[in-house]
Amino acid sequence: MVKLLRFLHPYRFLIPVELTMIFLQSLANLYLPTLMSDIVDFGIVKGNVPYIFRMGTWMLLVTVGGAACSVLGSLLASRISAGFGHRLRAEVFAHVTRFSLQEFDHVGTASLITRTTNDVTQVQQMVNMMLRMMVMAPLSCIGGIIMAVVTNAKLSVIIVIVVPVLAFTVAVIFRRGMAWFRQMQAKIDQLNRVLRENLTGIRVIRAFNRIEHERRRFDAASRDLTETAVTVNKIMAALWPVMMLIINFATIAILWFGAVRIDHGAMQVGNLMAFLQYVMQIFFAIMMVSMMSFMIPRASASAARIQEVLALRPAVADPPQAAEPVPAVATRPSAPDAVRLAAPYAAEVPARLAAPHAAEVPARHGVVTFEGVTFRYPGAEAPALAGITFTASPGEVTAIIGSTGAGKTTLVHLLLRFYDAERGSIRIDGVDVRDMKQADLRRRIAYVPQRTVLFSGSVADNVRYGKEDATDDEVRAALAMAQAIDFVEAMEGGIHAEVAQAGTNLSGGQKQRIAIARALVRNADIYVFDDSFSALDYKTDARLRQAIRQALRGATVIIVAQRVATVMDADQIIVLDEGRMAGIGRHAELLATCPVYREIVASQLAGEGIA
Ligand SMILES: Nc1ncnc2c1ncn2[C@@H]1O[C@H](COP(=O)(O)OP(=O)(O)OP(=O)(O)O)[C@@H](O)[C@H]1O
Repeated sequence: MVKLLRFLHPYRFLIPVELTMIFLQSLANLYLPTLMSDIVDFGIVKGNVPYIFRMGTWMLLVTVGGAACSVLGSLLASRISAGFGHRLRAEVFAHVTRFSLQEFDHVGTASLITRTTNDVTQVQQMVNMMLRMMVMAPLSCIGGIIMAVVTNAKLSVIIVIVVPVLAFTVAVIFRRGMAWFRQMQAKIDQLNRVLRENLTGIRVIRAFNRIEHERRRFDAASRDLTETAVTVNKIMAALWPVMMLIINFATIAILWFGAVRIDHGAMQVGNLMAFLQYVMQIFFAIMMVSMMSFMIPRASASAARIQEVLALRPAVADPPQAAEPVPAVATRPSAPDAVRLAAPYAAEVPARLAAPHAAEVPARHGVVTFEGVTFRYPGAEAPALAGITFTASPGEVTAIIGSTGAGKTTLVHLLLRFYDAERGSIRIDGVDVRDMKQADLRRRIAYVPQRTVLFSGSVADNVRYGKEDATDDEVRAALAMAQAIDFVEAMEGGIHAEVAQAGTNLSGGQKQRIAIARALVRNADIYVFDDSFSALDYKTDARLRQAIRQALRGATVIIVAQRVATVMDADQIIVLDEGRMAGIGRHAELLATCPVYREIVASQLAGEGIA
């Protein structure tokens, strides 16, 4: 919790103003009982009406002043705590964006959402409470004790007995609450996880008639959270009656002994009234502390969860001395083929799309070398990839094929440095990817992920995600290349048609083609398509590959696929089997030499005369 207070730094000048307001308000509260006591003892008892008016007016002024300070203090506390929450949320979010996939796997997306929202709110509320109470509670308590002793020292013995009892009760409940609050945040995580799966998987849930099952799962998570919340509230609920009982006993004792003292002439009525008010202020301060103790366990559990995220260092980090970034490829000459392919949008076809000619490409740009690469997911026993060695050259299409779970996506993720290899090295143009800045590395790669992700906005916005300053014609050219222009132009608004959140108004194949256009619009050295043609029909798949072959001539193209038809014409095919390379070569070679490849071919293309 304390570590997070650094986010209050911008308010270092406002906080003293706020604390001063609360200080003045507390002073007013302490002064009022004395004024009242004087009015009773010197005004009412002695029948001194002018004194009552004079002191009454003064009392009114002190009250109004105290109220004004209270309002201003509360407003400032709200402003400071809201600003604190905003800064903390922004920092957590910014930190999370630097995470490698390893940290995402470790914390979990649902938990990261809870930590950025609910947990931050808990801490923010605690800060607000602290700003208002950290001056008021001790001042009311200590000031109240001093004033009570000054008013009547002997009667103050009651305070000496009652305050430790109250403080002990609060401490006991505080200790018990902490563990339960920690559990409560974990259960909110669980509920969020179930909710998220339900909302994102609604189609599958409906198709498999699992609504009832999911409802039960949600109910179970919700009930679990409710039970914990009830236990927490039971503990906290016990606090109030116990405290009220102690306070009421103390009040009776004060009135009893006070009356006796008045009877003996050792105390005045006004004094007793003031004394009672001071004692109430002391108790009120303790109650405020106990209210904070209600919030502290929860807020510190939340703070610990936030701190855990902030303390996580990304497993993938930029080197202190990064290799010089390779200049962009925009200077490459163009070839007429690609322009023709992108027609009639050729006017502003980007240099990359305008197909550099392999022979004119400056010294082997974009050579990808894997050398003895082994990788294991954290906690996994077997490596997902072992001893992977190959070179993907510019001007060539390198295909990666293998059954599900063979490690194809993992290989691509290592090239993009979403994870770091355990052994071996991955180099681009001879430079280890770990020696490059991540931004420089990724600038050189255009990537189409296996699971299409589109953002809300227009089709053009989504394509421009690949190249911010792409003109409309460049966007159209990329869409044409991705075999997407026909359906995009048919949409209302053409390239400016809106894509709904997560692309729900598009078919799987349409989304995939927009994602391909997003990569094609980029001026990159290396193009990676991770199973990106799976949702396309064979004809579109073939047309698209032909377009890519011509347009990306000179670039290094890596195509991950499950279909043999997609990889058959590649310059080299890498066959993966349970994380190992089972073969490498052209289609015909592999048919002759690689049993795993033959098996894949046989299972897919039997009887179609592929050999
Ligand atoms: N984030 C992860 N954490 C732990 N293990 C993982 C993770 N991602 C993948 N794996 C495991 O690593 C292995 C390789 O997975 P990968 O996704 O690379 O396979 P793939 O060949 O791309 O499969 P597919 O064709 O089905 O997409 C699998 O056994 C998988 O269970």
